[in-house]
Amino acid sequence: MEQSLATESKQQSLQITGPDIAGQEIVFTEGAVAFLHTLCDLYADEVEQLLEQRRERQSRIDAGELPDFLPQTRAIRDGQWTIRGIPADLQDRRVEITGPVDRKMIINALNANVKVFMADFEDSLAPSWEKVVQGQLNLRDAVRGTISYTAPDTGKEYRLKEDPAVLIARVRGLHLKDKHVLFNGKPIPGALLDFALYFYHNHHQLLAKGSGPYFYIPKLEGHLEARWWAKVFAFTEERFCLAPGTIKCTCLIETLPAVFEMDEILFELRSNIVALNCGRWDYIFSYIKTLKNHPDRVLPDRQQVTMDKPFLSAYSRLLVKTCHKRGALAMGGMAAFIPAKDEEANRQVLARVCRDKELEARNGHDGTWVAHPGLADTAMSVFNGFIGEDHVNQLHITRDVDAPILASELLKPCDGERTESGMRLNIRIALQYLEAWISGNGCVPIYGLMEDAATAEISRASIWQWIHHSKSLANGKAVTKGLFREMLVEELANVKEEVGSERFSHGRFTEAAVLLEEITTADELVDFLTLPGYELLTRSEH
Ligand SMILES: CC(=O)SCCNC(=O)CCNC(=O)[C@H](O)C(C)(C)COP(=O)(O)OP(=O)(O)OC[C@H]1O[C@@H](n2cnc3c(N)ncnc32)[C@H](O)[C@@H]1OP(=O)(O)O
Ligand SMILES: O=CC(=O)O
Ligand SMILES: [Mg+2]
Repeated sequence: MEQSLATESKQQSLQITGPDIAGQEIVFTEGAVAFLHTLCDLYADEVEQLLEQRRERQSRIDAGELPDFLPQTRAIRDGQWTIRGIPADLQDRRVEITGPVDRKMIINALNANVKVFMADFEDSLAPSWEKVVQGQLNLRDAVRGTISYTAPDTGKEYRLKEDPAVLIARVRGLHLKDKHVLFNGKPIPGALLDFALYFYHNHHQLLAKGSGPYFYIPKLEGHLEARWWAKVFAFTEERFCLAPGTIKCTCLIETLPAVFEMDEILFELRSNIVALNCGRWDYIFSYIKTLKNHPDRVLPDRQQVTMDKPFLSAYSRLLVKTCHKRGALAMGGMAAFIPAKDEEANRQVLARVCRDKELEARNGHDGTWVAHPGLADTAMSVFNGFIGEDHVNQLHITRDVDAPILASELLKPCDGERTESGMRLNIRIALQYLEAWISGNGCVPIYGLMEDAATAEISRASIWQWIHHSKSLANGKAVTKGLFREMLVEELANVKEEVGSERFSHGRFTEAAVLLEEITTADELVDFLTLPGYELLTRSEH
């Protein structure tokens, strides 16, 4: 239905065109719509320019240039300055749980043994209109402490505990538009929609209880994008008569270009930023995407690209050093493991999580992410051990005596094999993930791992790159479009076997296979799987 909450009033150019969702009038109040309208009016066009700058940089890298630290911002890197500060409830972030903005998930996450819950409109959410609107309603109730849920199958009741985790909302990346809200006839940036609604409805209550409007910003590619966010924040603070620096953000450093601009990103956002985070899965995907035309930097099987590989170790250590020099926290990332049902298998999962978290804590990270409450205690005990009794974070680990980390280390090719089993696994993961995503589920367990948009990107982009550079597998087979198509047919049959004919016939596996075939054999690497995926996700909405 074409909804005119905005158009009936003075906001002629903002139209809400999504299907009716129960409770959406609570989210799209006149005030919220007016604020969103103003943000779009002031800032939406600039997003197009920023995306164009990404394309221009990518063309230069495709032509042979390599990413590097920027000569024109050397003074910022060399200068002595720090961020404005970190509020009390964000000082201790040793374990953060993440999850999509589903109602039960939010309650479980806020009740988990963690310091922070990152409520996700991004990698783990397939942004159907229903999920986006319902997600805002859920967070609104969570902030007010009134959120509850009754499981329809078991009747189990869910409510918030006394002292829940601190809430941070992750908005969508700048590349994602939301077609359900049009500004001057064009879909608006999903990032502005998520930011405007969460801020508008919750800042007052959050501040009243000693917290604040806190955001995670994903997939930045450089400091000019950070500058754009700084303008959005400054405008918002002024409009709502809040002191500068009231809004706090954590930026994910999860693209290869951004790792060369960490000081600059902190500097642009110095009033509002409190931390950077190693979004390792998108970072690996971005390494593939950014260097897609460089035959000497093709990655091996996904399972071999672990945080101890030199290029990833350099990324983590440089992030810690950069953040701590500026007084910002340095968050680690996600080990994609999830608990196993079998006791022995679960012991191994916890041991692997423990090793991964030890590596991060040893590098000096101030905290880390877990995907599941069953991993929280393990991560907590690792970070407790490193942080100790006298501190709440590791800001005192300066890494001052480290040798400088050079561009060549951040770009270092990664050793390892490309195998047939690795390629087939990539296909099965991508198929199942795409099927889930276009059906409205952005985060799923597959073969004992959490898969979301970032991890699935690695699977599908790897195959594209292997084809693009005519790489051979360890068994000597050349990776061609023909080989991929043969494997796709076989692996689709294997997936059918695994999930059962009933689930297969009721699912959207054939559409997922068609999409995977298209994006893997295209001459140009599709920027994000969620872009063509969004068309399929939203096709059946009306
Ligand atoms: C690359 C990145 O961007 S990482 C960040 C984005 N990714 C994420 O946030 C991943 C979040 N994790 C998840 O979505 C889930 O853990 C999944 C999909 C991987 C697995 O979920 P499930 O199959 O439901 O797990 P499982 O059945 O073991 O869940 C057991 C309980 O834990 C809860 N649970 C699982 N994960 C979470 C979570 N992240 N937050 C809160 N509760 C959770 C479930 O709701 C369930 O609750 P219940 O016992 O009350 O019913
Ligand atoms: O968002 C996190 C990532 O690893 O990607
Ligand atoms: Mg990510």
